Amino acid sequence: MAQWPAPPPPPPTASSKGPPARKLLFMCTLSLSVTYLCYSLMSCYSSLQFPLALQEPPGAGEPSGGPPPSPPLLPSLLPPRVQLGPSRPPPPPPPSLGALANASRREPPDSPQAPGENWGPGSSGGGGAANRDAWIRTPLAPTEMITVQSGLFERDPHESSTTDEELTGRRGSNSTSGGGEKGGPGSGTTTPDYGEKKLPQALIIGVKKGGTRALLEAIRVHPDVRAVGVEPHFFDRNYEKGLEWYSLGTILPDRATQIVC
Ligand SMILES: Nc1ncnc2c1ncn2[C@@H]1O[C@H](COP(=O)(O)OS(=O)(=O)O)[C@@H](OP(=O)(O)O)[C@H]1O
Repeated sequence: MAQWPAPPPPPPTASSKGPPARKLLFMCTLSLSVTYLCYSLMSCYSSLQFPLALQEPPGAGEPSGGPPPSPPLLPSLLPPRVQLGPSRPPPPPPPSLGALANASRREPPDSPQAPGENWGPGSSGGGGAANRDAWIRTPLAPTEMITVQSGLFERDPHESSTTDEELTGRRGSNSTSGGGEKGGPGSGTTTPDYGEKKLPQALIIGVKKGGTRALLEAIRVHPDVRAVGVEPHFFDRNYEKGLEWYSLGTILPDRATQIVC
């Protein structure tokens, strides 16, 4: 009796059993993907939870006897944390306009000052920042006029009383000598403590970079001269504001008649 030969085994399909190399490659790829996913999740978790963990007391929120907290995973690779809330220190104040101006310009020379002379740029009783601010120079017109006033002028109440007393004494001496600034009728408003507000008596006129500042500083050395520290630019920019503004020194009330324009 003839027997049929046994049928050949069916060819292996790719879905049921693949080559060992492909299977190994698939497993490696899958394990790497899972590892990368775990690292990513742990990194995100550490970066989000670590700031909160700093605010909690040690051991708070964890059951006693639990596993110790694990250190942050790869701290050097974590993105920098952004600290939020009021505990963040305030940013440093922006540099003042005077500081910026002085950074781009050379410092003005320290003009010699008479005792009690607090009107010039190097004055204000040791206020270095105020002195530097007084030297702020704005872009000038082709022509520049500097006004220097002699005599007694309006003073800022913030300034020292010692200098005010000296000014008062100086005003008295000027009045005694006949050259006082207070006796001029209609020359300006008089304040009991700070002298008069009046228009300048002298102008320094010169082109830009013509040395007008140096001349002003040289004249300022005289004890009876009061000169402005910041140029108000009255004739070229603020003329429409009128003489009242010019004489009262809208820009610098403490230098009411120290006019540089
Ligand atoms: N005596 C004397 N001799 C020669 N040069 C002098 C003198 N006095 C002031 N200077 C120079 O003048 C320049 C400043 O001029 P100003 O004060 O008019 O400057 S500004 O226009 O008011 O900004 C400034 O020049 P720069 O330094 O090139 O800006 C001063 O160095």
